[in-house]
Amino acid sequence: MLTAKNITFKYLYSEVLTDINATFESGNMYAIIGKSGSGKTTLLSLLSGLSSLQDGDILFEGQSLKNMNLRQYRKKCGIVFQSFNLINYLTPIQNIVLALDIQGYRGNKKRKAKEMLEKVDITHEQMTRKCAELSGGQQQRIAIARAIASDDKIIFADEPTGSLDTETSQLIIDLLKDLAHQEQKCVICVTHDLELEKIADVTYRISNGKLYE
Ligand SMILES: Nc1ncnc2c1ncn2[C@@H]1O[C@H](COP(=O)(O)OP(=O)(O)OP(=O)(O)O)[C@@H](O)[C@H]1O
Repeated sequence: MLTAKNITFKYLYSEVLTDINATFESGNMYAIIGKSGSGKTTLLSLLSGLSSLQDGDILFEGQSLKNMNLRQYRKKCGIVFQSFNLINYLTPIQNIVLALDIQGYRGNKKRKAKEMLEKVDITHEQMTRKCAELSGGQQQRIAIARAIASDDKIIFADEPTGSLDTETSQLIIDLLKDLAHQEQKCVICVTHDLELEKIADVTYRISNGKLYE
């Protein structure tokens, strides 16, 4: 589904990724691991079309992202950001309805939002509070619910279990695994979580700018 070809990426003073090659298939869950600052988020930003490529290419279903409308591409991607990127003064339901609206979802958006929030164990009372009044872990689960609400082919998640306790982490890991194995999505997670790494079908490690499977 997604192929990274010879990707090299530099910030102003340093090269973070060097000649990276990787493939990502539907129906699989991927873990990208590596030390803090090794370039995991940078790679995820490139793969999800949030950062522009410098050297190398990324192919989505065989087509180069360089020749694609990145807005259209991003509509096919569900993204869970490290910092959640929720709109704090809106409720969880409103956040998801807004995302579905932008995606052009045609069904009952509110019902879909509630269904997704139930999947990540957000209570009905929490669904109607402002996101700013919810805990970090609850916000993380809402961000995951928002990413999986749209029928995206690829789910990118940056530390999806980063703010969660062991039990809730397991719930999210199982959810992401089911998206890959039962719904045939391509799930790509940046993680430090050993449990997630264990369950992933493929693990890529970034070290000194290089990617190893
Ligand atoms: N906008 C930027 N400008 C310059 N350097 C940056 C920028 N963003 C990230 N970097 C640097 O690039 C390197 C890789 O950052 P990146 O966020 O990809 O790492 P990471 O592996 O995701 O780290 P962490 O596990 O701590 O989140 C780091 O050394 C970081 O300081």
